[in-house]
Amino acid sequence: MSFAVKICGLSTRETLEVALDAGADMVGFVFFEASPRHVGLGTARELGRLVKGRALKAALTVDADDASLENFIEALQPGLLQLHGSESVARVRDIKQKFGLPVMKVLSVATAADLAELPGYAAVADRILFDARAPKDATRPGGLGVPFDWRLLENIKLAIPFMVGGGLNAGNVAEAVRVTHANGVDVSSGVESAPGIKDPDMIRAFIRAAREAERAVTSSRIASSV
Ligand SMILES: O=C(O)c1ccccc1N[C@@H]1O[C@H](COP(=O)(O)O)[C@@H](O)[C@H]1O
Repeated sequence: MSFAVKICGLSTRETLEVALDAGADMVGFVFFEASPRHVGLGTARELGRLVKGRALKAALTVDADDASLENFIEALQPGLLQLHGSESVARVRDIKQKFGLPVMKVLSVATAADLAELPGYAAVADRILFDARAPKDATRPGGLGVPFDWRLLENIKLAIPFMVGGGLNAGNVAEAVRVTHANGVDVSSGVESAPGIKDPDMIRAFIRAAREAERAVTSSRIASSV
């Protein structure tokens, strides 16, 4: 499984170009009005066109209904739907069938008990993203810049790829990959100077650090197999 670096919450042409030039594999666009990274349909359409096959476009949605999903998909033309709400296993299956797009289900993690639902989701989703569980009074279920205890994923074995997110930045991404053996990493706050304001240098530094982490994990796998 190849390793994917995802920069999420992009909302300007400039920072999208920086992420693409720096080699992001996935770029995420947030369709959630309470988020400082929310993009309207017009912006999503404009930014989506700029990607031109240089990365996979992810539409981040939170418990969206079918009509909203239809609008987001029509505007962005995503290659992946990121379901970041409390969508049930049945709803994930239903969305996949209705819209015919690969789906990444987000599992919010605070304790080992949060992994109980993993087998059900792994059976229907194409990819899993483990993110930190947001506090009960949070205004959004993610994008809060807070990590979880990555050791909870130490022994995870999945037949589908999984990413880790939540509070990642250029300084801690290597450790997150080393501990979890994730097939990818996802960042939003960790490449921002303020909520919703992406920083070009932080985006470049994050992608560089994630690539180094990928190389380190690959070399250690090769070393332990000989
Ligand atoms: O970014 C948001 O505002 C957001 C809103 C609603 C759901 C998820 C959101 N972001 C996602 O959360 C994770 C972790 O973000 P961070 O790096 O801790 O800021 C990431 O996958 C974002 O895509």
